[in-house]
Amino acid sequence: MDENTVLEALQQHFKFATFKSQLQQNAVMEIVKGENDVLVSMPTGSGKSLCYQLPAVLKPNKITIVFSPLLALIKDQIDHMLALKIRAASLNSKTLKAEREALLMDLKTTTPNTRLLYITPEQAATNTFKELFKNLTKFNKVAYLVVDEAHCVSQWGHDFRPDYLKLGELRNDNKIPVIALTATAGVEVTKDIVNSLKLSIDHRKFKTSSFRSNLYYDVFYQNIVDDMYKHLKDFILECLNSEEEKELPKEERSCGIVYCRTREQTEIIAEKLNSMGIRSQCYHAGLKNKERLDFQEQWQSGDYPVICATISFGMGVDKSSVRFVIHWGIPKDPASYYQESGRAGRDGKPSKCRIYYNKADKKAVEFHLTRDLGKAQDNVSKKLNAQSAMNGFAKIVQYCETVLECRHKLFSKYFGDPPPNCMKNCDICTNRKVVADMVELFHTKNIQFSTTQENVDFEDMYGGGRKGQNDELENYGNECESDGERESKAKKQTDEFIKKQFAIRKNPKEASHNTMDKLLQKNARVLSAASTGSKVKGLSLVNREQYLTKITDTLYDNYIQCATNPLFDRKDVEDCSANLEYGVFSTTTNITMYRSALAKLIAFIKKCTTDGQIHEALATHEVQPAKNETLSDLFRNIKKDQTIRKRKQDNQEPEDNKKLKTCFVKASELIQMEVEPPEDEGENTITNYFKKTNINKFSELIDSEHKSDLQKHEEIVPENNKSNELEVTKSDESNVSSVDKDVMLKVREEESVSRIEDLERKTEDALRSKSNNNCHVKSKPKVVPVSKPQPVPKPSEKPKVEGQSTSTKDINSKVKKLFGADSDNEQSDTNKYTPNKIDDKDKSKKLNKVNAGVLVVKLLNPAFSEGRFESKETFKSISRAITHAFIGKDVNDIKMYVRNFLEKNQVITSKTEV
Ligand SMILES: Nc1ncnc2c1ncn2[C@@H]1O[C@H](COP(=O)(O)OP(=O)(O)OP(=O)(O)O)[C@@H](O)[C@H]1O
Repeated sequence: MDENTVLEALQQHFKFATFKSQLQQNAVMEIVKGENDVLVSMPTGSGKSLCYQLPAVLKPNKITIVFSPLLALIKDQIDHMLALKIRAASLNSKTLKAEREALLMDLKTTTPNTRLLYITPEQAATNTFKELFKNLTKFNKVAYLVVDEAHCVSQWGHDFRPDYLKLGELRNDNKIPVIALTATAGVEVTKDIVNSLKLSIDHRKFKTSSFRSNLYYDVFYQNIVDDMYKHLKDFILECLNSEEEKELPKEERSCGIVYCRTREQTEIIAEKLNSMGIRSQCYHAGLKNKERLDFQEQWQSGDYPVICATISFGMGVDKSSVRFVIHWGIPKDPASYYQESGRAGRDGKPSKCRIYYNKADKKAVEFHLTRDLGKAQDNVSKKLNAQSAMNGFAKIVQYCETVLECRHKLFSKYFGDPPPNCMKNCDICTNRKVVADMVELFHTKNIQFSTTQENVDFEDMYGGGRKGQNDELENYGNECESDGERESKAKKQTDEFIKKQFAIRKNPKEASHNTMDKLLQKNARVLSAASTGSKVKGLSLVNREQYLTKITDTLYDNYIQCATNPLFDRKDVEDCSANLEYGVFSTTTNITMYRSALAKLIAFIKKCTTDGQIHEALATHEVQPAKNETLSDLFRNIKKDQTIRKRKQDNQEPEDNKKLKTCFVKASELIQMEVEPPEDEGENTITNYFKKTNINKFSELIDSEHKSDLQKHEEIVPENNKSNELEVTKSDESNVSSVDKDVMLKVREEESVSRIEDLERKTEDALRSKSNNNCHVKSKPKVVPVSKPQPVPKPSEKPKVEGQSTSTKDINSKVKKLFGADSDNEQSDTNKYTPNKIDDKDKSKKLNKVNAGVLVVKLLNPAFSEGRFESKETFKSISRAITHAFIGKDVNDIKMYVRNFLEKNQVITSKTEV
């Protein structure tokens, strides 16, 4: 058949003046010949469907059977064909009886009118279809066997469907040409398609580069902006160009998709965008069928320009004016990302694809992948699948967390294409420096807001693990052949990268910490950051930042629990913590002392909290007004001003100040008292140490402790915990993908946190035992340092028998008496939270309001630190709501509820239901 006839058919049946591309034309011409099997591998939106639809129309009296994975997809295709007056039908579980009978009647005739018969692979495996197929082939009525989305045949693909594997059987003893179509076949997947579908050795391949030059790719980081939703809104408005398109019909105006990881997220984001004036609809599998169809229709018709959807949305959606595809969180792997983001710019006009990345999402996906791999251990094929999913995910993590290469190269590598000539079609090729700064800030903030973890290994940030590094090096050769400038740039970068890797191999801990320290210095919160390594041997800035976070968490907890009307915000507490940390840092000379002193400090703050006392550092802390350099500074100042003004108006002295003063004064009074150390206490115990040093500030204690510190530290830290680095041996490393490494890091992180907690616990025990021992009253009252109000006995009380301990309640009541607390206060004090009791001894205890509140805050706090709460206000109101619901309930009930709540809600906003 000549080209003109084919072109005429294109115009007559499909109303297109020309072919969309030369490749489309070539593929159609080859298929029309009907001599060979054909594999068409072209990007989404390039017009693959026409490659089989036009040849099907050109084979009168014959049927083209199309295997397609989804009923929704089939429906769209059939509707489209019928609109063009091309007879198309489907045979599936949803086909109505009359329709089915009519179709079968037509297929039985010698000259059927049906041109295209769409079948799901599941249906293809049924006896009914097999029988039908046998009859059709017997009478030579099948023109082509088309396998759409052919990558589903491969376990390496992102969308493996086992029923696709059976399709190969259909071609057993017939010569019907097989046409396989895919947009996302990498090298491995292509091999699988050829083998599984039994394509002939001389099959023809039509493949374009995966590079979509009209798509601009970039990554943005949720944790580096104050208001991520506002950032999202601004980006969407920029993409939508609403003003310029006012004259266009609604359905032709720009629109976009926001892909979210969870159903809840789709609803939250749609709601947020609506509240900010962008009409948005949500879409996920949890909606009723009708709702889903309605919402999709409202988006297709342009009533709602934005749809916030899970990945269940999109297959078969053919809307050309999609100007942006946003991933709110991390995509699954390169192939999925290519396909999902490829829904933008199908009309060839410039469009944007952005990932709004965050660490919490990454961790959530990792958790599922690791669990899947664990479950698949006994099943080879599932294990292969899980491993391949992990590898794919590692690549996308590397894509988001590094600035190693052009964004489009993620896809060209996956598809085995030559490196694309991106020019300025991604953020890295447009301005690598800006992206590098952003990535740096992202990592810095993650470190600052993570819990204390000594064993952080940042190696994977630079190379995606060994595999990622190898990929880098292998690919480097390909890239430099095409572009001189890029060649030298890439070579330089690779050299630096190799050097860095060698440094890491030689001394992984030092190299990764040094690199991170340099990155951190600009944004460090600790004081005197630059002198860290030179001042305290073995200490890194990363460690200091992590400790600072831990101190801040603990001190903030202390403040929230013990101040009745708090005025300080978390930043104030952080400033105060920075002073405390600096006190320790400036008076220690080696890392062991530093760690030991900080463990004691943290344990001591916790003890203050248990005793219902505000730590002295907060009492004396002077709040510096924020500099108004950022918007959040401005808000902080305005908020504080408002609070102070309101309190003044009410003619009310800030209660927290009252309380702070009270606590401070009374503690100062106590310091004047003298105490004789119990006779049986040795020199080196923490108890003794506190008694002997009659000083106010914790940091001042450190100096006097230096001599015996090492010895004491060894009492507290188990031998095997002295090193803070878990070694990964070379052979271990070579077997570990970047995700495995991340998982290992997580384990290390948890081990490390538990080590520190262990250290704190031991110190707390020591403090507690000091409290008890202090009650071994001698002739005079004891000294209680201001910063550590110690429970002391009533002078009138009878001395106890040596070795007999005093309960915390006894001690507290004694302190109250000494402080002059009245009986009401005593009563209220029994309501105070006593973690030891609740956690360890009295789990079935019903909680009163205060205890419930404290526990809820404690349990929610890690999620708050991870930035999963929309704002501090949300954190507070959610804490309040949960607390109210659980007053009088059991500790375990709260714990279980909060755990489920956090699992269910990755992002928590004011709208999240409690
Ligand atoms: N020759 C042509 N001229 C103009 N438009 C065309 C031509 N061929 C196809 N199109 C249009 O291009 C768009 C994309 O086509 P199609 O849906 O077949 O792409 P695809 O490659 O199958 O994408 P996907 O992988 O997402 O299914 C459709 O709107 C289609 O009508």
